Amino acid sequence: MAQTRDGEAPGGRRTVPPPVSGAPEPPAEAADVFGDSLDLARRYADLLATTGISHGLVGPREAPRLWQRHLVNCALPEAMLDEGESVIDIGSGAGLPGLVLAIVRPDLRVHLVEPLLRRTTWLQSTVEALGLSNVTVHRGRAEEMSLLAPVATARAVASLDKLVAWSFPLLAPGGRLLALKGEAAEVELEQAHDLLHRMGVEQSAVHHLGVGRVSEPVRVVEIVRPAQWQASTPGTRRRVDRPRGSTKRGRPGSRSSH
Ligand SMILES: C[S@@+](CC[C@H](N)C(=O)[O-])C[C@H]1O[C@@H](n2cnc3c(N)ncnc32)[C@H](O)[C@@H]1O
Repeated sequence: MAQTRDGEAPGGRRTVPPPVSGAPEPPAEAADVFGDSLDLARRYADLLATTGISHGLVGPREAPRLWQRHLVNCALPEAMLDEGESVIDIGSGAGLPGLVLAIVRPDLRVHLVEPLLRRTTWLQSTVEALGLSNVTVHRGRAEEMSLLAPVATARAVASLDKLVAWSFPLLAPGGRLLALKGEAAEVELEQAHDLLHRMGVEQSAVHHLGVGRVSEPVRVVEIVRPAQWQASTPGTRRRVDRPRGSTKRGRPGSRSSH
């Protein structure tokens, strides 16, 4: 039905645009994964389902599966992060996985890297709305960033070879790229074998997280930046955290761990 600019339909009857509804109720697995952070995760899910959709950061078809496919899935890699670690999330989009990791692990310091202004504006307002003091939003491409941290994450951003090229300059020696991938994770890692070999990479693995615990487990490709690796055009990097120190968690040596 046609309506006037202020929403009044011909004939004087006022039409109200349909409300943008919030996120669905979190499934039981979300309570298990988020624990004490569940309320904050719910507020983030509501923002994704409302302004995230209306601002075009999230497709409307994602709303019913926000929890399983996005929030729970992106929270699982927290098990691979040390206490107080800094994380650079490359290509955050609507904050996935970086914002989720910051929610589930308040001890982390998370840097969201995203080139698109519309997205960084939404991310900044979301960080403020959620009162997250452990998140910094950076606008720009990963290749242009002057940051240094022990961990970089990425989901649905680029192929492994690009992610390696973008993340290694941001990683301290021994730092880790954690790329959240789909079912082709093992194949992608295999395809990147020659490049990784040329770059001197000795440690890489695919981790299957959440198997038997959640409905949509995640595969994380872990690639360790070799100590010897040299950027071809070294720049001045701003360290955002200590490199991984002597209190390392054990790192699986196998190519695939569950
Ligand atoms: C398909 S979206 C994925 C967003 C989010 N990681 C997710 O899983 O929903 C890819 C994001 O990567 C960003 N991006 C593309 N190239 C990039 C680069 N060189 N450095 C950092 N971010 C980049 C895009 O702007 C976009 O927000």
